Amino acid sequence: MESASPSEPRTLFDKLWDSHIVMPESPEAPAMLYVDLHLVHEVTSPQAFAMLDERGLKVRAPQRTFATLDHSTPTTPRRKGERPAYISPAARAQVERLEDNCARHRIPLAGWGSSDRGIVHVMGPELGLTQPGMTIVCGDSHTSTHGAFGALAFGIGTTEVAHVLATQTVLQRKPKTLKVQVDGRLPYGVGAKDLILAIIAKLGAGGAAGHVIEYCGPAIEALSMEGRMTVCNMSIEAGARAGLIAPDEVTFAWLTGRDHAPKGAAFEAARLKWKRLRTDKGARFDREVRLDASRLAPMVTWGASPHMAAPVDASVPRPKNPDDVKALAWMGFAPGEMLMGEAVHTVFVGSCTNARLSDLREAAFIMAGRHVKPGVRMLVVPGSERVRKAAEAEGLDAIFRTAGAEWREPGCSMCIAMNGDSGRPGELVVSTSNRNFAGRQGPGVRTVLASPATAAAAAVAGAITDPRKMMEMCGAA
Ligand SMILES: CC(C)[C@H](C(=O)O)[C@@H](O)C(=O)O
Ligand code: SF4
Repeated sequence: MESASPSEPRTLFDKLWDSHIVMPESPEAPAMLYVDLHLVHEVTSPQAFAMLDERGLKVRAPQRTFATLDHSTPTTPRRKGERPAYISPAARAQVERLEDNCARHRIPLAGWGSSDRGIVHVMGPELGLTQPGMTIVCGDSHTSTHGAFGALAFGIGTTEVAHVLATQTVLQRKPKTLKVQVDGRLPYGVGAKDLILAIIAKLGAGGAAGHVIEYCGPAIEALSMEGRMTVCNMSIEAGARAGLIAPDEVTFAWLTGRDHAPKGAAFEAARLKWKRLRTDKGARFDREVRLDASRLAPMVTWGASPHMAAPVDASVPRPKNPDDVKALAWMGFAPGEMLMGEAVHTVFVGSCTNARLSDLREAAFIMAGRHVKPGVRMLVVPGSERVRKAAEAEGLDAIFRTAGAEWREPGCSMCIAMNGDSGRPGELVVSTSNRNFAGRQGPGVRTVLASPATAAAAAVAGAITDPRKMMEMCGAA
């Protein structure tokens, strides 16, 4: 497909796409795009490095590659010098392979002991590696997170990881564009996680397949960078290739002073360039969807896919198709019964969707002066070492511990339960992560996705509950 000529109005996506084409798309072959930043973690990289080694190839641009350890790393607190207690020899091997591959290929690694280590999609933005206008790839579906900065960021498979390592380019068919316009303002007690769950519920699980979403409108502009990342993070759960938000003053302020962001005059020059990264007036999207933020409530999921979501004060909906029927049977929920009041066994606050400082503050706001209901387990897992330090500096860890929650070391943890952190069979887990697939958080574990506030409220009540009630009791306006 031909790109619009530079004089025609273009979408933000078009601008990012056009400026990275090494070889245009043809009927025979996808386009070849230059990759500005390649993020790497231990799960999807070992085979890719092995492919390189088999052919005797070098990493093309180690300085544009950055690795971290997150999925298979234990989160149990350790004493200084104590070795990490991996869940399995396979988990240990993944980590050690990445350590070895990074050393051999001179790739920077935020490894054990590094104050930069964190979940790949928390760490990248936090270090200023993620910048507007970039193309960013990672062997991980939630790479869409980085689109919050106006970067074209998407997940790739292991073979593509090898291709990027060897060539610093990626082959892609041009996706279509979908504009999600969010008008109005989010009401008090309703946040970015509720907004994206509502958007996904509207679009459906595959509703954005083959598209790059651009989120626009006053409700999006009013979000913090953390909120924007939460929204873009879950674009993939509607099937989208990527999510985008045009960079603005909120973005530039967030980037100022970050380790890898440009500094001084270079920052000002970059900012002038970044300001042009907006969809032009009159540019056409392939599709458009609108939502009114002011009508939204805190959201929870009732099924086994993120699009199976409803307002927390709603009842379980009637199934519309066989997937819904199956999901309700899995969850043990009956149509018409209230979601509020469902007994909760474990609460997980963490993941690349909701484990940034603002998320932990949101949960701590509810927990302060309250207690986790006896019999309920609550795990709070910061998204990165930096988040952990910042949270501890302002006493959030103490709030969680005093309330009876476990305060852990950073990592993906119970989001995917690859490191040993998991629920027990049959449990209902309220989780701030992004996927409620059957058994993802452990065999037989049922997951309800929610915001940090809703998760914290569930820990206190021992049941699904409306967090707004606990916010009022705090005397918050
Ligand atoms: C392990 C990894 C490949 C996977 C992904 O691609 O997203 C994981 O991060 C997830 O969230 O399911
Ligand atoms: S926190 Fe969860 S969603 Fe994010 S990268 Fe890790 S496993 Fe994937």
